[in-house]
Amino acid sequence: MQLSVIDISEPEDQILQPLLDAAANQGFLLVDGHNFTQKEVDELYAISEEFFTTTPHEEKMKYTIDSRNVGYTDFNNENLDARKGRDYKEAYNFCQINFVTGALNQNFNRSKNKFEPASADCMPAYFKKREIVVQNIVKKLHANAREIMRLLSLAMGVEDARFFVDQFDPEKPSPATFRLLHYPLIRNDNKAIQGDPNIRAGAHTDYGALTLLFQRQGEQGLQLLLDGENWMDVDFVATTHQGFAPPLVINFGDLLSYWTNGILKSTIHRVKFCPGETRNSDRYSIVFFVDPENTTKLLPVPSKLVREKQTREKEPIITSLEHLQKRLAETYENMPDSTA
Ligand SMILES: O=C(O)CCC(=O)C(=O)O
Ligand SMILES: [Fe+2]
Repeated sequence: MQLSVIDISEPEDQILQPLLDAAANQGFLLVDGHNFTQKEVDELYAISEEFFTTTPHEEKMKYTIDSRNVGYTDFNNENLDARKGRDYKEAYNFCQINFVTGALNQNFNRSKNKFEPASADCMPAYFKKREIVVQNIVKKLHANAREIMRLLSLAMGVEDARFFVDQFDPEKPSPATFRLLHYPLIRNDNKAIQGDPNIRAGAHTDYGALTLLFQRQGEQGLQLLLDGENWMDVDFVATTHQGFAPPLVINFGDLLSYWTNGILKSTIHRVKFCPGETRNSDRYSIVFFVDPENTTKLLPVPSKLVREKQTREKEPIITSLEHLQKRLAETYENMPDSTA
């Protein structure tokens, strides 16, 4: 299926309604008119590929994912769909990010809700050497996400024009995570894989507010479950802006759906590909999960549209961070607690 393409460089009055329609009906859309060049996205994919394929396993394991959501996830450690078994993929997360300075993998002082300087050894040496590239990408991703949230607030008629812009403050601690993923090509007879070997990321909804995913031709595999029954392939779509990267795939997570009383849809999706049939090489994907700052109280968004959908009355009011941690705890095994 082809998702709706919203060009955010076009005049607002032309894009707000199509944006809201896609967000409310599909929960997935493509955003063109962003400011990522093809060159910088190519460089990023090259970095990801080189990291996963040349870093010794032992070195990766020194940076195993911790309770800050920073670090390396080994094959079979993540379990997005409990009914299916472990997902055969590896990943590296950058988290605890200041989106103004670009500082990555900082230490997080939970009791003060404050970032403290990252340790010298906060990421594999491979990334340390390429830190500026990653910093520039995450700063831009956050700025694009914030712009999409601003447009969504206009589209939903949010009464306070700064509502989302303020909650997605680029300098305040948030669970926002930049993730590189590697799904190696495997054969059906590989014993390391549990469950259906072609399903590489089990059926799930995302946890946070908004997810931005780079598209690259030939990296198909993302599928959506819109009607609860039939899986639809997300087709690649090229940009209309010469020299720029393809449109970003955007989808909405559980937190934003909860926050908007379900107006914005958090759609079930998965990654499936069949070696020899749909592809003949490893698959790489690059994802940015964005959330409002940690202390944001998830009271319903102030909009008539959202109020009319009011479904929850007595539920406890939880924060952005509490919402994410609840979902992460359900997904990971073997996550050591390494923060103070
Ligand atoms: O790899 C992809 O295309 C999507 C991955 C995904 O859905 C996720 O990590 O939440
Ligand atoms: Fe996802």
